Amino acid sequence: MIVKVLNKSPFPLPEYKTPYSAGMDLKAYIDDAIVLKPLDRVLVPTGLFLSIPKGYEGQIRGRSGLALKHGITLANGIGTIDSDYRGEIKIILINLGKEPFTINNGDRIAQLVLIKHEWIDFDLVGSLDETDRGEGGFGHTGV
Ligand SMILES: O=c1ccn([C@H]2C[C@H](O)[C@@H](COP(=O)(O)OP(=O)(O)OP(=O)(O)O)O2)c(=O)[nH]1
Ligand SMILES: [Mg+2]
Repeated sequence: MIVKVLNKSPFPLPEYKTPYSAGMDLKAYIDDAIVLKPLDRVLVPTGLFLSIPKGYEGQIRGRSGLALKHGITLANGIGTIDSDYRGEIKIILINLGKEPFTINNGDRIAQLVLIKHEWIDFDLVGSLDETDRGEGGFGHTGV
């Protein structure tokens, strides 16, 4: 699938690092290094602007190495890039670690995955079909 991209950063376009990688790493495009203190969050620009085909969304996901080693993750869980969004892709990082973490220009701070999605119409009803599970959830089958 082809995705149109504007690249206002000096970095090459993101790429898949292995033949079957689902995500492309995204780099911070910042003038000055950012020191992110524990529990602080920051909006980090990438210099990238996308035009995602209709029926797809971009997902911004964290990088497991940063999360495991430094507690650096996304404050919004998974970022949603709507296909009609034409602004800059930005990444909302939060430091859940115990030490300040420095983000330098060009650091790979998150990854982008393209996902197909549906649009739904609601059918407003008075009751739902029955299932064995019913309303059971949140651990009702045990731990
Ligand atoms: O991690 C993110 C999440 C969102 N966005 C951009 C693309 C997305 O299409 C737009 C809006 O995101 P979202 O719908 O998650 O935010 P909102 O708070 O609902 O803002 P809006 O009212 O603009 O939809 O912001 C990013 O660049 N990075
Ligand atoms: Mg929104």
